[in-house]
Amino acid sequence: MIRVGQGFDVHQFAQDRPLILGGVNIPYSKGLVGHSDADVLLHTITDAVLGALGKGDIGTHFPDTDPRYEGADSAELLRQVWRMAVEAGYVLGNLDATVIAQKPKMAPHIPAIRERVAQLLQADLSDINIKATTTERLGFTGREEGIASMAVVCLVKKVV
Ligand SMILES: Nc1ccn([C@@H]2O[C@H](COP(=O)(O)O)[C@@H](O)[C@H]2O)c(=O)n1
Ligand SMILES: C[C@@]1(CO)OP(=O)(O)OP(=O)(O)OC[C@H]1O
Repeated sequence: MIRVGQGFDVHQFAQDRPLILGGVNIPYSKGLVGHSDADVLLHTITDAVLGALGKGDIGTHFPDTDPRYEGADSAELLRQVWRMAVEAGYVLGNLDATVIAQKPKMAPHIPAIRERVAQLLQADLSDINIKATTTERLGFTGREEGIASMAVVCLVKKVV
């Protein structure tokens, strides 16, 4: 059996915040604001997995009104959601995600992000694709006000 899910998220830039994308610290002059560590890429992947499972979204499971998730490591949130997928009998088919950012240049960081995401999803590197695009200076990402991200996940379960 195959199930697919998609995720989309946006976080705003602010000074004096670390930039964490896909569980990797990216050296940059500003970072993203959120209740958690604001890892917009891991949030989209988490939402995509939840979507494939038919289990709502990240805010339902980890509300931003709950102090337990203040400053949360988004990798830990994804790990918890991935455990739900494994317990339901799924493995990752493949993941395809896009980071939408005018800056920073993502290309040098993609290999480390792929490794980290593959580790979190207990998946082969070849099943993880991470892309980046600018919006040609258009819109809020083009004005460098924030970063958006989207992801599609395919989960596979052997039916016996
Ligand atoms: N933050 C980004 C954005 C883009 N890239 C890479 O550059 C390529 C061209 O981007 P366009 O938005 O001009 O199409 C894109 O395909 C990425 O490889 C990047 O590394 N970081
Ligand atoms: C991750 C959570 C919880 O700390 O907070 P944020 O970092 O604000 O992220 P968002 O994608 O807005 O919503 C999910 C949240 O409930």
